[in-house]
Amino acid sequence: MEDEGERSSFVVGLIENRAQEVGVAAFDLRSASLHLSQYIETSSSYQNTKTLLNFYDPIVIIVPPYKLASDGMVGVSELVDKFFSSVRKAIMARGCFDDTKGAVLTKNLAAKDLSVLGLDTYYKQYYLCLAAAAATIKWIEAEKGVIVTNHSLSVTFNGSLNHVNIDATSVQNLEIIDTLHSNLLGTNSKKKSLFHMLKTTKTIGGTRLLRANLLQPLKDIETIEGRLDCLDELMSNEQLFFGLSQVLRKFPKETDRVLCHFCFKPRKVSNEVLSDDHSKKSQVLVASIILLKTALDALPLLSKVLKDARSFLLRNIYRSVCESEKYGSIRKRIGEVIDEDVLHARAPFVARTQQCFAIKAGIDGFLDVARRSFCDTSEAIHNLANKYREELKLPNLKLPFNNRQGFYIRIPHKDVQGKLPSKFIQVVKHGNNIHCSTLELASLNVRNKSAAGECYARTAICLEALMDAIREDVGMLTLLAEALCMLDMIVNSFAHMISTKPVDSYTRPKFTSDGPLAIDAGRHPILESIHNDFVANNVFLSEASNMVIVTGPNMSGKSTYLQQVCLTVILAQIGCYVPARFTTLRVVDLIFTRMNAPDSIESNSSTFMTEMRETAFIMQNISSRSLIIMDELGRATSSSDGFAIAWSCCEHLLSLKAYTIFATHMENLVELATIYPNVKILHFYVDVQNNHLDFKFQLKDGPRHVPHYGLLLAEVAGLPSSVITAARSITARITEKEVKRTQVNRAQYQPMHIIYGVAQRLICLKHSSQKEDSIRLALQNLQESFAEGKI
Ligand SMILES: Nc1ncnc2c1ncn2[C@@H]1O[C@H](COP(=O)(O)OP(=O)(O)OP(=O)(O)O)[C@@H](O)[C@H]1O
Repeated sequence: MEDEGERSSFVVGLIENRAQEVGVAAFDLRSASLHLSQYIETSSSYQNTKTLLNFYDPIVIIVPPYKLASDGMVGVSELVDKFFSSVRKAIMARGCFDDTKGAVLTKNLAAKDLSVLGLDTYYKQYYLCLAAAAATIKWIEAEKGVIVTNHSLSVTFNGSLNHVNIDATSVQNLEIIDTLHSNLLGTNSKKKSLFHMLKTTKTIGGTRLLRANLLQPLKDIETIEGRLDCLDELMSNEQLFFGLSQVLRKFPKETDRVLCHFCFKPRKVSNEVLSDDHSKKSQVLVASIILLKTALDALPLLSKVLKDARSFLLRNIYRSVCESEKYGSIRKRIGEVIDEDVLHARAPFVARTQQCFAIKAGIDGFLDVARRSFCDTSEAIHNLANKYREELKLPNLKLPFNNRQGFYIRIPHKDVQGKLPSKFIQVVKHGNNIHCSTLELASLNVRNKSAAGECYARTAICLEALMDAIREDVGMLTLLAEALCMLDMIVNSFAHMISTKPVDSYTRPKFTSDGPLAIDAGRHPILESIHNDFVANNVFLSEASNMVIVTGPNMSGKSTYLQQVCLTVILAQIGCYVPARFTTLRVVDLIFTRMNAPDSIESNSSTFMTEMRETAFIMQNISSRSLIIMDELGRATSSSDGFAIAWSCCEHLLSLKAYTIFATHMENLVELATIYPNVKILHFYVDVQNNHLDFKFQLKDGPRHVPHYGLLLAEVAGLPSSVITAARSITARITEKEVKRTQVNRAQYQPMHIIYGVAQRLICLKHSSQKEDSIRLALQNLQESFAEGKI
């Protein structure tokens, strides 16, 4: 279960135009960041928008009142009603979606210069997401009664496509965030999702950054290499790694949350006695200042650890955060108002006391009076507890505190044996204890709470000037929060995970701009820890061989292999080491999967239609740098139609530069390799002896026919022998006809394969860095091989 802090805090504004272009503005209330995206929705089912909404998991979705989509299309508003009915939908007038206002607002509110995003140059082009931003910010300011502080927001723009797109179905298929079986009742699988495997982050912001990275890995090689260099340094410098792990613990878990209290300035600030609601707000504010003070106090330690770091990422954090004098001056200002001994505390009453005594004594007379009253009532409550212990002979009576009830009494059940004195009220049984109160205690609780409320209110007034001064440097707080989240992810998640694995079992991937996707001895990052004897396998895809067809009986390891390749690419592109001996890859920009996820009743669609819809979505959105994973396409309809669809889909994919791995039970599909030289056939080796299948999980070259493995497995599953015998005779007759029907004239395609082979060798030579003489020799060899028909 997700803990409180991990719950989404996104408010998302959506708008589209008649050309089905969609603008999205996602405002994270917690980290005060604004994420803008604009794209053309290629599928009528709004797959991209669905994926984005799943990614943000918003608490509120803001849409205009009527749809503008062309007839027959599901407008974004309808999409929200249909698929996100549990999310609060806020309808705002069209006038609120004002792109000019949006452009000015984002420019003013952004902590960094927006020119790097290209947003100000192209703002006419990206008018939809800016319009959505205007509506979203307006809604937040009105709903929360705040004004967003200038230069406080971290703004990102996804229209520049800096991230890999993984559609919502693929996120599910690849078990990135949740396992496929996590929702099935009665399943007791040890398998974790990739997110859960890596979720050893210590801060809430770090966990959220990790989740965002897994859902949208990076495409920018420089940033990825930056993270990998940092990991290299951590893995080779134990002192730095442990030093950083230790120092990160000193920062409060919720450091990123502090930000939002400086980014949002309350609209109404009054010197009058504050209402209960205001008192709650000021309580949060005081807590934020204490959190910030604790974080700033930990900065010198971070500075000490990072001083000699060499990698660009760590040096950059050292230079921009640790060496900045701004944090020192913020800390000094805090020190002028806040008591030095005040610390961030988790225990509710300790936190309440720390907050009441946060401001230095003597600054505000009213505050000092309110504090005295708070101390008096707190003392009276403890004296009352002592009185009960002695008078009623209840030595084990305890006085716990929670924010809702205040103080209450806890007595072990065995101490009272059912004879609880009548003065105890609100009696509730809790395990072996009894929780209760008394009229005296309740009255003291009210007085204590009211004294604390007065303390908060006076404290908030004292803090106003300090808050405003800090707001001037709010961009620095954004920077600090970002740096801490990044360090948390890289140190506590990536480096920690790698350090728990056997030495050298995870290696640094290499990136090329146009090279192959090659994985040597790759393993499944999650299954390898469940199976001690997990078998490693290779992957090789290049422009010359951009499709791999994997065959093999059921249970031979096909689906695992497909998932393993994608998870390895994702790990590499978030800047983490990968479970393989060696990996080189060209950056992937889209990952698509078509796998057989457990049928969902909610989807209200047949297995075949789901399969076709998913395939159509892939075909419409594919790019030349996509990675496509297809598992058993065409199995859910008649065998002839299924085969025809699978064959033609493969032909379509072969005409593109994208890399595809296709797993199938249709043995005739291997004939594609006869016609297309860029298809490679592989199979999972299975030893068949005495009608028994021995799975080796080893991937081997070429096709391999395992006769009637379906029947063998059906027999193992317990189908009656008479049924199996009948099935055997039927399958023998069908196979004979099938072979004749799909046989391809191999001789016809032989010359094309030879020419293709020559062309590929020439391309390899062009890219090679060999000397002139060796190239000449290689050309001579090529000529000879060609003359002998060996290529
Ligand atoms: N490389 C491997 N090493 C060890 N065990 C493996 C390996 N690959 C798969 N397995 C085990 O084999 C089981 C079956 O694998 P998988 O589901 O990938 O087979 P499949 O060929 O896709 O089957 P089907 O065609 O019936 O869907 C997995 O649950 C896993 O436990």
